[in-house]
Amino acid sequence: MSEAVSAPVPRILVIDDDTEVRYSLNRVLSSQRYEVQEAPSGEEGVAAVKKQAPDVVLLDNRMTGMSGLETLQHIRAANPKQLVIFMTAYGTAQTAIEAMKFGAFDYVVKPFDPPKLLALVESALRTQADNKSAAGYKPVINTEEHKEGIVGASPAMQQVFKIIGQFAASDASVMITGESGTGKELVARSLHRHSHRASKPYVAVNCAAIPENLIESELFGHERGSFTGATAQRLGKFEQCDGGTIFLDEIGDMTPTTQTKILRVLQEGDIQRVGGVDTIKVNVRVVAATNKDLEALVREKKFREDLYYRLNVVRVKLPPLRERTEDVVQIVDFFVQNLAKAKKVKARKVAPEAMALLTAYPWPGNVRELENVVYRSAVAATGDAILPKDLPDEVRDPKGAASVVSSGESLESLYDKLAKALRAQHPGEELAKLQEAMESRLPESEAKPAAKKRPKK
Ligand SMILES: Nc1ncnc2c1ncn2[C@@H]1O[C@H](COP(=O)(O)OP(=O)(O)OP(=O)(O)O)[C@@H](O)[C@H]1O
Repeated sequence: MSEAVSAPVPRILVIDDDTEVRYSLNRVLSSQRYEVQEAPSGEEGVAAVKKQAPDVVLLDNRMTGMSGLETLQHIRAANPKQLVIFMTAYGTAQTAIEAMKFGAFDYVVKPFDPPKLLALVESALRTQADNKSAAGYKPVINTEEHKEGIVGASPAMQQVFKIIGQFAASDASVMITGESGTGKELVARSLHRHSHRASKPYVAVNCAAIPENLIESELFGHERGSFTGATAQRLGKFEQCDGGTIFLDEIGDMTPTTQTKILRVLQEGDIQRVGGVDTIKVNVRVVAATNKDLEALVREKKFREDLYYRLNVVRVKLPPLRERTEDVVQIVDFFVQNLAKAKKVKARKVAPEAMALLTAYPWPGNVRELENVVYRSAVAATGDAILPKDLPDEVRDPKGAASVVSSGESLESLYDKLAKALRAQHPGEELAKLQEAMESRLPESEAKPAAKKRPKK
């Protein structure tokens, strides 16, 4: 059998009981490179879909006999991948929501603007082509082999797996470093799961999330009456996870007093409850994590050097995702398969163009951001594949907003640059005028809070 050499002419089926609408749509569409078929009722439309398998269907909502929404359901039942553009003269939210819920590709409100309608048909055809290119998608991950939940083929991640394997069995303290969302907590859990402590508790504490006056009591517990509100004795996290592993996240945010107490647990293996006099023996392995430059904090005397060395016995470095882009394909596949398995989404494939965009994006929020984007895109996907159109704007247009943060530049440093540039360009201008000009470029809803609140130091 010989293959067709020229691209086939796309076939559009128009289902509408109004002869005039069919006629005008036929004219608009035929003026392009489309072959147009017509059906004057929902029933005939469904039969035409089954028989002729058109590329795109334009379907009217209000028809005598079978309604547009009913027809849509029959069409999607006959061919779940059929692309249908829903047409309605009554653009109520209800109809739009129902049409999208029943799997319409999009909807247009009559009377049509021909260029807009043609753009929509083109976008449906592009989607169809993207769906076809996704047909050859082969999963790269066997989720059964990744029960651990940590995925990555990059040399950096292989090194991480090696360290977990080497040191999980020991009681050595571990320091995990990496930007937010790189998987530090995942590594901590894995260390615990592979240790002899696995049957004992694993307790995670986010030191930055607990107010300064409560952190000590949270970690070491307190005696009744030791401070206002301490109405009963309370065991702290260290006592709660005796025999197990404690994960101290954001360790760089700890107060000096807490640092001293942690050092004591590590050196002596005992704690004292707040307001207590007894020393209590605890057997806890400490795994700490930070996204701060702890060495710099030590130099600035904000973090105890002795504690730093105690914690830093084993070091696990998780590089930002933008420095291990070869992991993106595996991680995306892992998330997509898990979502599909949990029956949370229909999508189980990723079109090559979408994967290319996902790989090119710098992921300032690292794997956590990637996970959220995959979930959101898989939910947005109308077929069985995530297509470029399902991705958020910043991923589709990496030259847009995302590139500003791709260098990992902080908001504070961006403000600095902006302020300097504004001053240099407008030396005599009043400050209030410069502020006003800046605020007017922010969306309405953000302008006011931004004017009041300055970035945190
Ligand atoms: N290599 C990976 N493979 C699969 N999932 C990952 C990987 N790394 C991170 N994740 C997922 O990304 C999310 C963020 O990971 P995690 O909470 O461990 O990051 P973190 O570095 O501790 O973040 P933070 O510093 O903000 O606390 C989690 O849902 C985690 O399951």
